[in-house]
Amino acid sequence: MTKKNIYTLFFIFLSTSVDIITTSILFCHADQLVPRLSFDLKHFHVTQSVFELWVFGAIRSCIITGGLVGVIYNRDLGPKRIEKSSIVIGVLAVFMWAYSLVKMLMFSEVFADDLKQPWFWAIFSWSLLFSLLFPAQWRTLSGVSPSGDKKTESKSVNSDEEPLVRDEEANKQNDEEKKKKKEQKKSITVWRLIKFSTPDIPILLVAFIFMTASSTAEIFTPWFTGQVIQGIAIEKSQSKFTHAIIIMGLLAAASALCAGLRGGFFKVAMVRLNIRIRNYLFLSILNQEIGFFDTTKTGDITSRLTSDVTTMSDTLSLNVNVFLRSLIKSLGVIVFMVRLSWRLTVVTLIGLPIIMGVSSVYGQYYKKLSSSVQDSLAKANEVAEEVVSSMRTVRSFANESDEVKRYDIKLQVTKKLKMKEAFAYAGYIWSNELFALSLIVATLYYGGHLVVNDALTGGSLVSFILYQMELGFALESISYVYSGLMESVGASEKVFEFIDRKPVIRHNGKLKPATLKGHLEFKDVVFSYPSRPETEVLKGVSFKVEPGEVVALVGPSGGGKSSCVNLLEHFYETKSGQVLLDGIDIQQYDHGYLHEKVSLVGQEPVLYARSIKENIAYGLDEWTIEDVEKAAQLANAHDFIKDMADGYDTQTGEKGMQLSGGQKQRVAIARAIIRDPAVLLLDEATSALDAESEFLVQEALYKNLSGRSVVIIAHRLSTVERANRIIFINKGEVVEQGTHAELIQAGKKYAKLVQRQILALDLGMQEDLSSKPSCAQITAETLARVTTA
Ligand SMILES: Nc1ncnc2c1ncn2[C@@H]1O[C@H](COP(=O)(O)OP(=O)(O)OP(=O)(O)O)[C@@H](O)[C@H]1O
Repeated sequence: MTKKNIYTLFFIFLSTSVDIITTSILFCHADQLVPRLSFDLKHFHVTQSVFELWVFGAIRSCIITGGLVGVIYNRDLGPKRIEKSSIVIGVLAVFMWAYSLVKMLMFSEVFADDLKQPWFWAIFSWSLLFSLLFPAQWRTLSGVSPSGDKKTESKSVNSDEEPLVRDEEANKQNDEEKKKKKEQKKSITVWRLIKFSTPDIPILLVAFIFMTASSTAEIFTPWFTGQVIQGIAIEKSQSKFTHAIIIMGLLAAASALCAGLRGGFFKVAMVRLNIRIRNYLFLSILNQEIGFFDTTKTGDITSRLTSDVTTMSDTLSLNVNVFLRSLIKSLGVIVFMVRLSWRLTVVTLIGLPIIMGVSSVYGQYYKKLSSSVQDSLAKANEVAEEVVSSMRTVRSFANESDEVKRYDIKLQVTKKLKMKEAFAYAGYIWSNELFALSLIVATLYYGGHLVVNDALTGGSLVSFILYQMELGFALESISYVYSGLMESVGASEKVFEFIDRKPVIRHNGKLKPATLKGHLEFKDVVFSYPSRPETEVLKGVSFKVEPGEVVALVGPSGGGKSSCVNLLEHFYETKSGQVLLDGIDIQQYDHGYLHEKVSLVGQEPVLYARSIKENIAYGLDEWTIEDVEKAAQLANAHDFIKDMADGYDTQTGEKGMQLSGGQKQRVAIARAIIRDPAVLLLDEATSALDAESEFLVQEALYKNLSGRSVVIIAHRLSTVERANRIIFINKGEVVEQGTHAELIQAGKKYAKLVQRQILALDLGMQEDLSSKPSCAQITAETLARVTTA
């Protein structure tokens, strides 16, 4: 048995022993101090003996001891049985609680003169206290977990069913541990939410002051209502009820004013919390490595940024507000109730646990039922989805009626569960209303009795009943707060999951050399994407790019070309090997510096919904329109931009939708070269341009980017052949490299690729050769060169 279990069992044993010993001592004292009573059972009288309280103590101790023995001797099934019987224990505890209170009331009437006897109060208080602790002790027993040594004990028993039972038990134990961890996580989340609100403490304090003021003012209303009725109906005093009404009016005005201010200040605090958390979350998301975005759905990210943050702050604000308000009101109301009549307060305390117990049992049952309803609805939806998405098949087999039946069978299950839910609801309303009504009747009956015996005024009875109702509302609100808070905690957990996520790639390199030559090197790089760690996309790739060199990466689709570019951009980390820039590992460079010196134009460049000039200057702190125009000229974009009505102020639309593919690419090239990078990466950057435009862009780039390293990925021969060096990558490996002529001469993979492309282009152009003379010209030239080579 684990140490924790031993301590728990010992503690329960100790507490139940204290219960019976103290009850016995108090019982003896009470009997001595009230000598008219005898605990001789022969003379037992319900209003004249506290013998039952001793019996309650004995019952509690026997049950707990029985539970203890059960758990010790059967540590696998014992706690489970204890849990199952917790409702019975709860009912028993409520009965003991209610009986002790009723008895206390009876005694207070019969022995009105002996009310100051300490032992008399002590035995009632003790009985009430342990009636409350009794279910808690029982619950603790159910939490005793079967320890590891049980497994070794049961191994000696050679039964076929035994391993199954043990597996089941182990699973349940795991579930329980998970549940416990979840609970712990919840409390940590609540604590973190509070910590996040620390900067708003002054605002929250002001809100709290107004809340206390408005709730206090509200608490007085039933008191003055009673005074008004006392003045009108009982004392028939004009001045008394006018006075009471004036005070009530003033209190109502003060309460309304404070309530408005309370709501306003709370809202301000929550808006601040919402914005703070949103900013934290957005920052954390933007700091994540690119691999995170490969595996996380955009919808998931945006829903955390929008609905989860809103649920988190709004539900939190509403529930904290309701909880504190109801708590203050409940405490104030109880003080007034006790002051008005402690006896009637006791009557209320008899009824409340019963009503709360019924609500809690019903709540658990309803929750189970609702989740079954959800499951059954999900199954029905699965059928509907399957059928609707394969409508052609259903129609072609004329199977509509069977599918309708299949759907209906699933819906019938939902219907049955819903019916159960409806009956459960009816039962709940019935029992709740009945208990609430019984409480009012009991209060009226007993209150009437007190009024008749001049122990209470009529006005106070009215006030008391109003307070009782207020207490009911306040406690009901508090009971809803828990589920609301849990909703907020659930949303917060999702938000904190992203806030806490540490990016796998840290952009915390510090290096910012004054000059960067642009020497690139891949040193035996092995790489796989985080979403598919088992597939090696690059298998020991090594190559170099000297400053001023234009290197083209070519090869079949999926070979790993773009992956090389991704590594050069430090989007991912290598599995092994190094990517070096000027001989230094790329990780060591400062994030901002690296992306200023290494510019990328991707396969599908994304523009933002702003003007063309703002798109070109994206991410720059300082720029002039001359810089923008110069970059646009280099990218062969200036002419088409000038032709547009708004020129450089033309809006590009969402993701640049209002521009053609080729225009978008040229704007993206301008965006890359405005930074005057030392390394330019062009990944299919001109694929959407016609051959002539591409030629012009390249001409401009080659002329103006001399001295910089350029890595080009392209499938078009016309783009590749001008490169100083061509690296052929296939299946994650560098297969060959050299100049165009060298590789053609070698007659290997590259040469074959070129031949196939020329053949395909040639065939395709038979039809429209005349319409695209420049393209034809380029192809013809290339063909001639290849043939000569
Ligand atoms: N984000 C990603 N997550 C997982 N696998 C990826 C990812 N991007 C690419 N891959 C895989 O990596 C391999 C190499 O892809 P890469 O994009 O580098 O090829 P490529 O040579 O540039 O191809 P293409 O010429 O078609 O652009 C492919 O098998 C591809 O499926």
